[in-house]
Amino acid sequence: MTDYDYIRDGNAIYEKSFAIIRSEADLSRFSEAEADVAVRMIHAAGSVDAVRHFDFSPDFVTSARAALAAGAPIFCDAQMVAHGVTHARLPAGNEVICTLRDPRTATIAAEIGNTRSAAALKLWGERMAGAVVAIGNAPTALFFLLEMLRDGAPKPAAILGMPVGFVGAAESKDALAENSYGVPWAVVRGRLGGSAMAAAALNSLARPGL
Ligand SMILES: C/C1=C2N=C(/C=C3N=C(/C(C)=C4\N[C@@](C)([C@@H]5N=C1[C@](C)(CCC(=O)O)[C@H]5CC(=O)O)[C@@](C)(CC(=O)O)[C@@H]4CCC(=O)O)[C@@](C)(CC(=O)O)[C@@H]\3CCC(=O)O)C(C)(C)[C@@H]/2CCC(=O)O
Repeated sequence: MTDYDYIRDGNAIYEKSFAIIRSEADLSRFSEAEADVAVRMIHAAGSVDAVRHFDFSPDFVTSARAALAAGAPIFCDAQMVAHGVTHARLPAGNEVICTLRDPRTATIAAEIGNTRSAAALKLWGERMAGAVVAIGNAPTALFFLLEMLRDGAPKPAAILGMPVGFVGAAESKDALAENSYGVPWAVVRGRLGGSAMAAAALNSLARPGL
């Protein structure tokens, strides 16, 4: 029987992976803290080229990390984002919330004439104040979040705008970067993004390094 030659130690795989990313990716326009988040997002994407699409507002990492350290909840648009969060990394046992499958969401979607992903945000209420919000899948959720903020909804501490796809993804992220209603933000510009990248960013914000 053939024994394949591959690394079997999880930490060694991560260390090698992160070293490859740091040697290949141009991280020069980022602060050290932003580069740490970017490395983990590149890791999730499997593409060093993805880094060209990352943008952070200057206060994003500081604000998100402070909120998480203070115990802020994390609101996610998709279960895939929520399930990608490594709970052991969370600094204060932070709650990770996704209301997409709440029984009320479909009714709200019909009432407001929007997707379930957008409607789910209506259930976040006052708890959105000071929270960390991660949109990793649905462009409609990010557009709707901006509409809620425009209409006076409580402001989160940070918004991860990373929906993926061909319809509305690039536009929703450009809209966030153009006017975030005063909330610190991170985006993956263009069509790239996705639940895995959003979860990876959350995991890095929760605890820097490996
Ligand atoms: C139009 C939608 C898009 N979905 C994309 C990519 C993926 N979605 C997956 C899954 C399993 C889910 N997507 C939903 C969020 C569902 N997707 C939509 C909607 C129809 C509308 C959202 C929008 O345009 O903003 C949305 C349904 C809704 O009413 O909100 C999901 C809820 C569908 C469902 O299961 O009912 C579900 C989310 C499950 C969860 O909670 O995690 C994929 C895995 C694709 C698949 O199933 O084949 C994939 C995951 C991508 C990722 O990394 O997250 C797009 C490409 C984002 C697309 C929107 C843009 C476009 O260009 O079409």
